[in-house]
Amino acid sequence: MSQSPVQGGRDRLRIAIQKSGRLADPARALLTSCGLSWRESRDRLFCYGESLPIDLLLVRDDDIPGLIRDGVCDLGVVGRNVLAEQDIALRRDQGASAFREWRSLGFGGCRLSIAIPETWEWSGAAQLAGLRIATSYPAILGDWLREQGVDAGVVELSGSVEIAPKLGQADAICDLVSSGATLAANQLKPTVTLLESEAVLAGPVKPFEDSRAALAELLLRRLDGVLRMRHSKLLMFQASREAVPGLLPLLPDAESPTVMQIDGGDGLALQALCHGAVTWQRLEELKRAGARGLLVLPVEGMLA
Ligand SMILES: Nc1ncnc2c1ncn2[C@@H]1O[C@H](COP(=O)(O)OP(=O)(O)OP(=O)(O)O)[C@@H](O)[C@H]1O
Ligand SMILES: O=P(O)(O)OC[C@H]1O[C@H](OP(=O)(O)OP(=O)(O)O)[C@H](O)[C@@H]1O
Ligand SMILES: [Mg+2]
Repeated sequence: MSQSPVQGGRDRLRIAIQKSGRLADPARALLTSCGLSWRESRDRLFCYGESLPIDLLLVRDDDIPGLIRDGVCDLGVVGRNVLAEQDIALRRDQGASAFREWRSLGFGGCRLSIAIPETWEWSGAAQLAGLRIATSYPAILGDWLREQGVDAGVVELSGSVEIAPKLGQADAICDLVSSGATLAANQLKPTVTLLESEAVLAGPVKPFEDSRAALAELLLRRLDGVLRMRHSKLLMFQASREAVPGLLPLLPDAESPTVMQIDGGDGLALQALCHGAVTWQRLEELKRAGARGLLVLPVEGMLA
């Protein structure tokens, strides 16, 4: 009997990503830049890997840690906030972790913070004693309150947490903050941060022992190349031999620049892979120091 693509097998790798929401597009774009492509199923919940045997499952982000724990998916792209919350809860219930962070991915940045009404003065964690705090992250908040030795009530809500103080459900909240606009719109202000979060690649605690190991290693190698090169630029320009000593100090973040003799000319061609921001100001400084014909090129990846 032939196996349905959705059932998969141990010779394919299955990655869970968010179906829609903040992490959906950047997760898919990142995997695409690792050379993955898919044939989408009609219901768009399962994407069959074409360029490599690496499939996608499109799900709610909260389901991703459980899918890894149950072995339904091998890897997942999820916020550290969701992974940490479910890990604490699982360790409490079962005494052991079933998933861990394999890589941080550099998007979906936000922080999990305590917020209080704008009119209050913040004097520290002890101020929360005896209050009710609304959150979708009861495990992280509970652990933090215990560490602080603060006895406060935790009101668990699955969303729209910022409105809870206005509705009289809670006195303070513990929720995700990025720009702070949602807090401000609800007359709240952030205080202490419990967790700095971003999207992560999550996987099982132990490495794979079957043919998925080689696939996962290939994916991680490509991912590391893409992540490392994400903000890097290849800078190319020409200069006279005398100008080079003045130019090199302007490239402190460059990996050993290549300096080449121009065929038939007396100038030099330089090529430098810069890991820091290549701003207009920096290009102008290089030009003043004698760089000519400056070219800035994006770098899509690098295999060390
Ligand atoms: N304001 C924000 N700025 C940046 N990243 C955020 C922000 N809010 C949330 N995130 C990150 O994006 C993740 C997904 O957020 P989103 O709002 O799409 O989740 P959701 O509503 O729970 O989606 P789903 O329907 O999949 O359950 C969060 O878990 C967090 O890691
Ligand atoms: O500090 P800010 O930039 O305002 O971002 C914070 C808000 O972003 C998230 O919600 P989102 O907008 O994703 O809506 P949701 O509550 O429906 O998930 C989070 O739950 C906060 O409410
Ligand atoms: Mg969710």
